[in-house]
Amino acid sequence: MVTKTDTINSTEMVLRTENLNIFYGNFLAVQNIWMDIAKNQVTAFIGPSGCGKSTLLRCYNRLNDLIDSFRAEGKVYFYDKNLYAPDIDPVEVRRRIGMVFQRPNPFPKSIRDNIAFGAKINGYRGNIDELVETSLRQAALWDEVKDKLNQSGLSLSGGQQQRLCIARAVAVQPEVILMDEPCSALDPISTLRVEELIHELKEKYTIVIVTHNMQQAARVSDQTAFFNVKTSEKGGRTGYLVEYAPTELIFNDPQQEDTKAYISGRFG
Ligand SMILES: Nc1ncnc2c1ncn2[C@@H]1O[C@H](COP(=O)(O)OP(=O)(O)OP(=O)(O)O)[C@@H](O)[C@H]1O
Repeated sequence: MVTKTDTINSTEMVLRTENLNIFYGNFLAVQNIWMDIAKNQVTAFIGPSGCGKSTLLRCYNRLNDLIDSFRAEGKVYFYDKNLYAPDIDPVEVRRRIGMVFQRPNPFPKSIRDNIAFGAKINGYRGNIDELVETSLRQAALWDEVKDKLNQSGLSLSGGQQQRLCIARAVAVQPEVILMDEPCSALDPISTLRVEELIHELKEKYTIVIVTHNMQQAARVSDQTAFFNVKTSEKGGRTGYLVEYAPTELIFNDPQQEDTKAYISGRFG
């Protein structure tokens, strides 16, 4: 039997939060998160709407900094670096910890330039054609687009656009890829392609995925974190971590009543 301790402790940790509280203005959106994310694994965040899955995800690459009212208390470590320390450059953080969003959002540029653009901005000095090919191959898209690299990225289907966004993310050679409901705008076949891709990508990258689809979490992830939301003293709805364990345990032998209720569809 797999135990939480065996699986999580035997692996190197890439991201770690310590007593993380996340605010929007005075509103405490997410409370007291202590959590380690393991290298070369897929970690899924599940839980009802508003429990703070996306808010927490965006803390890992400082994307919340772009929201004026955002404030974090506590620590977020990337290996041994505190990501919110004053000497940390958020642009470099976002290069090393990339992101794929819910809706595919290619640049209104050619397929080739979608890959080349970010790499050039990040100072890539190698052969761009090779980078374009390697990145598209890693995103399982090369065979479908190799003859039309100069066409607009927006001319692709939704599923292809999402894989182009994944290719764009891997082109800057990140270590972690954050995915915020990456399949929610895709049809079932495109969803399956992206899920297969996630499996392949974890050989090279650490992946954290927010998903509303529990079957998807069960299919793609190694670890699952279940979050819930409670009404705080001030009346706001605050998210918190209920249970975090290997996916197999969360779905087959959850320890918390709320997790049992959620995965059996009794709420959320
Ligand atoms: N930019 C923002 N400004 C103020 N409050 C926000 C902002 N973004 C999110 N919130 C609030 O923070 C809480 C957590 O939201 P978040 O989107 O992280 O939850 P979620 O679990 O990802 O939800 P969903 O599953 O519906 O996407 C919610 O109460 C939400 O209204």
